[in-house]
This record gives sequence, C-alpha cells and structure tokens, in this order.
Amino acid sequence: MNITVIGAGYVGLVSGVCYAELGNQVICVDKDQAKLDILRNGAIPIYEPNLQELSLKNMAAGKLSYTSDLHRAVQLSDIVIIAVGTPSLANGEADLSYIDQAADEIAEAMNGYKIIAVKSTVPVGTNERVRDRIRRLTSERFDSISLPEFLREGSAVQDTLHPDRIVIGADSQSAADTMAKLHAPLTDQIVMTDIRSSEMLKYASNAFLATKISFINEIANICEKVGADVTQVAQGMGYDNRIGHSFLKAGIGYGGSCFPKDTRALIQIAGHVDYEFKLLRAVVEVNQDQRFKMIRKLETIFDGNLQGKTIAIWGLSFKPNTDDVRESPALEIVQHLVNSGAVVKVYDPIAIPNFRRMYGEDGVVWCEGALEAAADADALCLLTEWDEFIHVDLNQLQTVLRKPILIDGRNVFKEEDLAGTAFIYYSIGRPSLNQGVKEEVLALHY
Ligand SMILES: NC(=O)c1ccc[n+]([C@@H]2O[C@H](COP(=O)([O-])OP(=O)(O)OC[C@H]3O[C@@H](n4cnc5c(N)ncnc54)[C@H](O)[C@@H]3O)[C@@H](O)[C@H]2O)c1
Ligand SMILES: O=c1ccn([C@@H]2O[C@H](COP(=O)(O)OP(=O)(O)O[C@H]3O[C@H](CO)[C@@H](O)[C@H](O)[C@H]3O)[C@@H](O)[C@H]2O)c(=O)[nH]1
Repeated sequence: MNITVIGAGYVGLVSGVCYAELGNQVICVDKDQAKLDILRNGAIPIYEPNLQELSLKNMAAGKLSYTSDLHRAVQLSDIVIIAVGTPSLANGEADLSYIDQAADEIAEAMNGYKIIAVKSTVPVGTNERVRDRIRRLTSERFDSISLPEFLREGSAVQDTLHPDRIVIGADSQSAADTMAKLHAPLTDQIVMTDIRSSEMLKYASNAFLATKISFINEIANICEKVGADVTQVAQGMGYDNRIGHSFLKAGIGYGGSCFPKDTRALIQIAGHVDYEFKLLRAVVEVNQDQRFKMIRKLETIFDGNLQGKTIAIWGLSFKPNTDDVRESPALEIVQHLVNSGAVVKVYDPIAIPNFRRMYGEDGVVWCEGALEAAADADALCLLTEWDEFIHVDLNQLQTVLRKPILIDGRNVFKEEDLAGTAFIYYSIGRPSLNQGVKEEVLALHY
C-alpha cells in the first residue's frame, strides 16, 4: 500500500519505518528541516533501539523516504496517517492545533479517495473534527479512521512489530477492512470499534496504567510505615492473573510525553461532560508527590539544609533506553535541588543534550560518566534505571562518593548487592533495606 505518515516524531517515524518494513511504500513528512536532514543522511534524530538500521535498510530498498512536501506525499498515497503531537495546553486539555493544521494541508492536497487515519492521541470527537475540516475544503471522497498507538519509547520498534493489539475505530467497513489488511502481518488481535470508542480506549489504557503506578506507589508509602517490602508485595499480587505483574514497580512515579499529558487530558474530557474523574485526579496528585520523596529523604538526611551539598544525579530521561526527557521527574528534582542551593552533578548515558535544551544550564554540572558525577558527592540519587547504573560496581562507587549515601528512586538494588558495603541506602517502599537511615528520622517523615 502507498502510505504517508505526517509527523516524523517518536510515533510517526517508528510507524513509518515499520510500515515500510512490512513491504509498503512509505513517505514520512515532517516540517522540521533539521530532522529531515538527519533522516535523509541515514541517521535518526531520536534514540530508539533498532530504528536506525530499519530506516537505512528500507530507504536503500526504495520503500521509505523523508520529505517536507506534504502536498506531494498525500497525492501519492492511498492512506494518510496523522502522527503529529498533541501536547498539553495550560489547562490540561490536548492542543489540537497541529492536528488541525495537518487536516487542512491534507484537504488541500486531496486528489481522489483516501483513508485518513489519526494515530495521534486525541480527545473523543477529534476524528469528526478532522473530517469536518477536510470536508469544508474538498469534495473528494475519504474515510476517517481512528488508529491509536500503544508503543512505548525505548522499545518502540519491538512494540510496533509485535503489538498486543491493533485498534481500528471506523464507521466504514471497507476502510476498516483495508486497515485490518495493512496490520494483519503484525497480530491476530485486531480490535474493531466505532471511532469515539477507539479514541476513548487510548486514554482509558494510559489512565489505567498510570493508576496502577500511583496505586503501587501509595502501597509503597504505606509499606515504609508498616515495615513491609513493596517489591515482595507487588510480586505476590502479580501472580494473580487478574492483576498481573506489569506496571507495579514502585519508584519516583511516571513521567514522559504520554501519561502526564493524557491523564490531564482525560480529566478535562470528563470535565467537559460534567463528570469529575475523582480517581484520576488522585492518580495525578499521588504521582506529583512521589517524585519529591527523594528530596524529602535528602532533606531528612541533611537536617533540612541542602545549601552547599553536592548531590549526584544518575538518569535524566523519564525511563531507560530513550533520550526523551519530556515531563521527566528529573526536571523537577534537579530544579528543586538547585533552588535549595545544592551543587548538582548530573549524568545520563543519552539524554543530557535533550535535558540541557529543556532545562537550561542553571546551576548544573554536566558529567560524562556515572563515576565522574558521583565523585566527591555528599549523596547520589538514582532517577532512571539504565543498565549502566544497575551493573555498577558498588564497592568502587562507595570509594568515589564523599559520603556513601545512595537514594535509589527505582528500587534497582537488592539486599545482596548491598551486602558488605557501607552504603546509607534508601529505596522506595522497602524499609528493611533502608540501611543507615535513622529510625526516628524515618518515623518522622513517613
Ligand atoms: N511518544 C510516544 O511514546 C507515543 C506513543 C503513543 C502515542 N503517542 C501520541 O502520538 C502523537 C505524536 O507523539 P510523538 O511523541 O511522536 O510527538 P513528537 O513531538 O515526537 O513528533 C511530532 C512531529 O510532528 C511534526 N509535525 C507537527 N505538525 C506537522 C505538520 N503539519 N506537518 C508535518 N509534520 C508536523 C513535528 O515537527 C514533530 O516532528 C501524540 O498525540 C502522542 O500523544 C505518543
Ligand atoms: O511499573 C512501572 C512502569 C512504568 N513506570 C514509569 O511510567 C512511565 C511510563 O513508562 P512506559 O509506559 O514504559 O513508557 P511510555 O513510552 O511513556 O509508554 C506509555 O505511553 C505511551 C504513549 O501513549 C503508550 O503508547 C504506551 O502504551 C504506554 O506504556 C515511566 O516514567 C516509567 O518509569 C513506573 O514508574 N512503574
């Protein structure tokens, strides 16, 4: 099939490359000339495992190209997929301006029947809005499809080529059948819904996963007070098939370009129909508090005064294996430490350039290695569970830190890893591992 994907970001680029890998003829369109230059040169503008190889391979095979010429790309395609951003507006609603612009540009390029699919995460009713905008500008026939995306950053290629399910929201059987045929090589689990249900299904999925995370984080907070270990609790819960093991990792909470924005948007969607989504509001609030657990811990250890203390930060991306720092907990944690007068030394294997762009230079020492960041620090905070940190030599780490204080925001280390070390170690929801942290101090704060 001839496919145009509009927006070559984390979703559009991965989708476009994977559609080409399936044997389709794909054009990826983006407005960002710098991104296009990188792509045309055989590189990729984001960090995503296996993506560059597949992009190169399919470009070489003549199945994949990159352009800013949306008009021509649309004219050459039978299927047009919109994958532009839908960031948060100040009030939490999704900003649909990129969607509107893409719809108008598609309308102007229409030269015969096409399927127009929205892959971006959009509020219920947006496919109808897109349809109306296009209809205003062209009399050409087309069908609308809602095609929500469920890939995760860091494993986006794997998720796209082996999805749990494909959801197709349609009101035209023939268009739905064409989209089902396109995705048939990927999975047998193709879920057909009406358009509004498909739009809702995406938000409901993200909100549910975010709820699992905030739920386990609250359980972790209680575990700390009652002397239970959240990792053992989550493990035992997960064996119940109705609960499952995934998304029960306690830590400093969720970040990224999706959960924070989509939970806020769903609260707004509900509000517009006069429904207060109380549960989801609590999920967001718990998540916001959770990232400050690290700070509270540091303040406890240093008697409320971080002025002049050197704090090392390991991990800036919102999760491992991505360079994405959008709504990463690290942004607020670093800012808070800087504001408290600490000297903040940071290291991330991949995400420093993006973090610098988003955060700025304010009060941060950028380091090129994990041990360099830890050197002479009064405490080390692990924010992202990169492999490099998980496999660190703790004995060596202990010798480079000024004080062996390790605050593990992702529960990476186990009791046996710490055995024989002198770390004052604090993790989330595992009081028995909180070595060296004074009982009365813990009691005061948890
Ligand atoms: N990032 C994820 O993991 C993920 C997963 C599932 C769904 N989503 C959803 O997918 C959508 C895209 O997310 P993303 O992370 O890929 O965004 P992104 O910001 O990485 O990419 C969007 C791209 O669209 C381009 N663009 C915007 N308007 C354009 C236009 N009119 N013509 C051509 N290009 C245009 C931008 O230049 C940018 O490169 C969002 O709605 C998001 O919620 C994201
Ligand atoms: O048990 C867990 C699992 C995740 N997280 C955090 O949750 C955030 C999101 O993680 P993840 O879901 O793996 O990454 P995303 O790439 O944001 O993917 C989510 O958001 C995408 C955008 O909508 C969806 O497509 C995916 O299905 C959905 O998992 C990260 O900060 C993780 O550290 C936890 O704290 N505990």
